[in-house]
Parts: sequence; structure tokens; C-alpha cells
Amino acid sequence: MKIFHLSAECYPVAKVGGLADVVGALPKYQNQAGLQAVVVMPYYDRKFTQENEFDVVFAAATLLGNRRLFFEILKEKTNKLGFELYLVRIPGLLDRTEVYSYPDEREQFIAFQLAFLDWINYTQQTPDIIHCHDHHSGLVPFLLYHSKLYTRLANVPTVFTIHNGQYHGAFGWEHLALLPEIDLTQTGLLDWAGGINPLAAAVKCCWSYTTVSPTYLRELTINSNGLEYLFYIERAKGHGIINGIDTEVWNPKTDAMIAGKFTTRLLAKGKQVNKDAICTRFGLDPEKPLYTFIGRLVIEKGADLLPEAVERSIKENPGELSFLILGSGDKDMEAALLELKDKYPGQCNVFIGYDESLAHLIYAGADFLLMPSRVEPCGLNQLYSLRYGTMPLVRSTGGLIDSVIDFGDEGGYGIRFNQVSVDDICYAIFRAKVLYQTPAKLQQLRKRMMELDFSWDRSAKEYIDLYESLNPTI
Ligand SMILES: Nc1ncnc2c1ncn2[C@@H]1O[C@H](COP(=O)(O)OP(=O)(O)O[C@H]2O[C@H](CO)[C@@H](O)[C@H](O)[C@H]2O)[C@@H](O)[C@H]1O
Repeated sequence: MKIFHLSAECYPVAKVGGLADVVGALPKYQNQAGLQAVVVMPYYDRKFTQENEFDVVFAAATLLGNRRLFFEILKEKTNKLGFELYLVRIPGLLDRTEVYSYPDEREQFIAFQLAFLDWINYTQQTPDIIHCHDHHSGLVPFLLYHSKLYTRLANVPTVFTIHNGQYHGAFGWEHLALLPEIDLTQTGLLDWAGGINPLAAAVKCCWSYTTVSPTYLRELTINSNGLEYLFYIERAKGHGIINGIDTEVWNPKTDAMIAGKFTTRLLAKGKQVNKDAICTRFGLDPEKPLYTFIGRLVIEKGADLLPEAVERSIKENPGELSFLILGSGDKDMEAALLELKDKYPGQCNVFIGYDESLAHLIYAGADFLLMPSRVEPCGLNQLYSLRYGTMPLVRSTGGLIDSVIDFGDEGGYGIRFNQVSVDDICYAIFRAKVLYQTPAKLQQLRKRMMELDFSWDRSAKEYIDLYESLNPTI
């Protein structure tokens, strides 16, 4: 069974957030299960592309409005990632350093999708499933079924996975000419609220859509940035499949990015070595409970509440707690956090930026991970932290509900709270502090966390079952 995954991100080629982690792992596990899963993504001028070798397997030109764009399909030579990796390179459009935020992002992602379709069409490839991820590849299902150019592929089933339903990639109808010739009687399928909405088009046209947790599937009908009704009427096509984690990359027993490797047998010592390394580097006291936040500093993640929650907790528990924040994003949030760092040296430190190795070290050495998310389709941070024996403190939403049980409940191992409020966050921090004062209990819970199984094996199988239900000939 040949599956093409289409995505803007894939770890370790180009990562901004969790989308990359999923697309860098799921195909590998699908291949181990006997599928032939490949990844197709835009070319970025980054470390991975500079340090690895590629063959040009196809070259042609496509039309983006009235622009003729020459493109190449590059294939990574060795399949070292556990799958075939194809990059779409378009000089001047898809050959830049960053993944997002260019003013012509719309053109970039439309061109990516057109080049992909032209490539498989010209080369007579017929995938068994095309699996699109997020709005960057959301026009593919529409184009496959409603553009004359691709009628050869009109029977290929499509699966669309929503990693983040807040971003739609919408643009105005005045840009319709960027698309190739389409059946104009079907333009309603592209439309939502008076614009071309790639996320909505994908949900309408795909054979099945998935969300990255079962709870998020239900939540999209009440919170999806304007698409609630669409998710309600299309709900029969929806499936919630929780993400897994790549246990080869995220493994405290083998992780080369941490200060000391460990297992459940050497848990206390192993965590302490990593905590000491962090505390030395960031000027914090290793005796105190260490709380962390890792992630994009955006409203969805509740990062706007962090400065006040941290400050209030420090004031209410003087000299008892340590905080370390790793992230980047909203400039006001960055500034507010940096102010805290200056105000409470030795109690709070902040690293503004993106640092994959540091994230591994913090997951390994921190005691508690804060996730006050307003929206969390799945969340991977809590899964990584559990694997490294770091207790997640999460707001009850989306995938956090599906993956974290409060330690006060039967079989629990984390801390949950209900409201996105400073009070709720501070109360969770306080509960964690009390728990920290009973090391034997915390130790027992850490062991329980590390023994949980969030590997991809089970979820990869759920995707395969879905593919088989859509394409019974395979
Ligand atoms: N400054 C920094 N330095 C180093 N590493 C950093 C970092 N900021 C973030 N990261 C890393 O980026 C990833 C974030 O993943 P998440 O799944 O938590 O969030 P994201 O919102 O990006 O993903 C969306 O897609 C994923 C995948 O489906 C869903 O789990 C999620 O809920 C959804 O919002 C983790 O690997 C984390 O360690």
C-alpha cells in the first residue's frame, strides 16, 4: 500500500512544532508495519538539506496563475529517516530558510500542491492513499476531484489530518486565478464565509478526516475558528486518532541530548543529574521543585497567562520554587517573561528561542511541565515529559484530556485543571509543590509515568485500518 504524506513540516528536515514530529515519525512506523509510506514537503534551505545528498528525480514547470514556475522533485538518497523523503524545490519560492510567515505564503503552498500533483500525474504514479496534513496541503483533495488536469487521479482516496484547526490558510476569491482550471460549478466546495478556505475545502472534499485526539474531534464542533458548523455536518467522516511519540528519538535510556541517560531503575539519580545540569546553566537551585514551559508563546497555549501565574506563585511561595521557560512567539509575551527573569534571578529563568537539545534536557531534568493550553489538539510535550518522568500540569482540553489522568484519580499520574485562569494555574503549581514534599509518592508516580505506552505502534495501526476501509482493493 503506497501512501503519500504531504506536509509543510517534517522532523528533522524542518520543524516549527508538533506537526513536524508527527510527520517525521508516523510514516516510519507505517513502513515498519509493512506499508510503503513516503513524505513530500517543500524544500527549505536548512541544515538537513545542506548536509544530506539528494537526487533530482523529476523536473518540469507548472502554472501558478500567469507565472510559469520551474520545479524539481528531490529525493533524499539514503532513506535514512525510515521513509522516502521528497522535496519540492521551486527557485525563488520554495528554497528559503523559514517554513512560514513569508508575505507570499499563499503562493508558496499552492505551488507546492500543484507541483506535487503534476509530478505524480506526469510520472503515472497512482498512490493508494494521499494523506494531507493541515491547510498547507488542503487544496489537494479538491483539485484531485474537480480539476480536469488530474482526472487520472480522481479515484485516489484522500485522508486529511487536522493538527491545528485554528489556522485555515484562507484567502480571497480574487486569488482564484492561482488555481488551475477547475469545474466552476464546484467552487462552493472551496468556499467558507466568503473566501477560499483550504482547511474547509479539505474537510468537505477528503474521503475521511482525522484529528490528533478523540476529544479534539468533538471540540472542533464547538471551537474551530468559524468552522464549527462544517465540522458538525461532516462529522460522519471524522475520526479521532491520538498521536504517538517517536520512542527512538524520545528515549531517556539512549537520548544523546541529555546530561545523563536513565531508566526507571535509576530514576531518582538520573533525573537529578539532568536537573543539576539545567540548574547550573540557568542559575537555579536544584533543591527546589523545577517547573517548566516549553513551546510556542501564543494565546492558544495559554502563554499569555504565564508571567502572572509565575510571579504570583513566586510571591505566594517565597524562595520555594524555580521556573524555567523555553519558547518564542508573541513579542509582548517574550518581553513580559524576560522582565520576570530580571526581577526574580535565581527563581525564574527564560530562554527565548528554539533549541531542540535544550528541550530534551529540560524534559529530562524538570520536575513539572506546565501546559495551560486554551486549545490543544493533541499535545506532544506532555507525552515527552511523561516518558522522562516529568509530571505534566495540564488544562483539561483536547488531547490533554485523552492522555493525562490526575494523580488524585484511579491510576493517575498528572495534574489537571479546568479553567484557563491564573488562579487555576497557581493552584496546580501549589498542588505540585505539596507533592514534591513527599518524594516517595512522587517517585512512585514518576515510575508510573515512564511505564506508560504512548508509542506510535497503536495509532499507526488505527491509520492503517482507516486506509483499508477507504481503499479495500489494497
Ligand atoms: N522553543 C522551543 N524549543 C525547542 N522545542 C520546542 C520549542 N517550542 C516547541 N518545541 C517543540 O515543538 C513541539 C510542540 O509540539 P506540540 O504538539 O505540543 O504543539 P504544536 O502546537 O506545535 O502542534 C500542533 O500539532 C501537534 C501534532 O499533531 C499537536 O500535538 C498539537 O496539539 C498541535 O497544536 C514539541 O516537540 C516541543 O518540544
